[in-house]
Amino acid sequence: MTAPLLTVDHLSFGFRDRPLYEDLSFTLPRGSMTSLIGANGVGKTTLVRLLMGELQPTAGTITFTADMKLGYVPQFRNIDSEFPLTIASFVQLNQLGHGFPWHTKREKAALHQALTQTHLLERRTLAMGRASGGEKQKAYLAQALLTQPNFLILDEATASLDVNTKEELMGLVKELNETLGLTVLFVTHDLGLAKAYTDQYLLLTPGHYEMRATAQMDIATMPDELKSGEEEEAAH
Ligand SMILES: Nc1ncnc2c1ncn2[C@@H]1O[C@H](COP(=O)(O)OP(=O)(O)OP(=O)(O)O)[C@@H](O)[C@H]1O
Repeated sequence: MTAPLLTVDHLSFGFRDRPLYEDLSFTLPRGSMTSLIGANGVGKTTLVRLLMGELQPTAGTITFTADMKLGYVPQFRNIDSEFPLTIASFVQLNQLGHGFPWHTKREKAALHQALTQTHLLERRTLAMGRASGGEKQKAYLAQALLTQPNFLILDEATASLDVNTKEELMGLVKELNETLGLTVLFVTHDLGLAKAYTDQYLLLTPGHYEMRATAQMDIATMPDELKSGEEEEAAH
């Protein structure tokens, strides 16, 4: 059996006056899709920051396989309608790090691939400011895919999108998971999306955690704050 992409073993962490997790252990098998769910303030973002190496555990270990390559998709934030760059230029923004004001053949090929994977190829010349919310969020996803990661963290990436757009984005992520074997960690408040699109879930509640297959998720017994399934509502 291949090693899990991520192994978290007996992890403890807290801020000075606020313990967040004690003895947290779980794995993310390669090619799995996992939801990280929990009410506001329970420590989801902090766990992501620990996984990204921004914070150090007070006890326990976080171990990735040597080939792990991370892509990160943030929560959707609207972009001003005047924003002039095209979808293609926006996706490529982080690539101009080599000192030349032009893109290499390899970078162009990577862009083409990321736009194809996110179904944005035909929309690539559209100004980001004029793109729909779903297209903008797919452009963030394409940015994350540009370096060909094998692990994707979606950090409340569907919050503030409308219901159809959430479903479309998750359908696309599922497709990437199946075709590329991407391992996905989906941080969310939305139990419906977690159940529909991911294989397992890590539920954080104050002082406890639960890691289970989503097939075993019983929404009725979930903490009340999560039952409404509400993420921040679409505001555009
Ligand atoms: N740098 C920090 N110093 C002290 N306390 C912090 C710091 N960052 C977060 N916290 C606290 O730790 C707790 C967990 O925060 P975190 O942002 O991880 O929660 P969350 O589950 O991601 O919440 P949300 O769903 O609202 O994003 C909160 O009480 C928060 O106020």
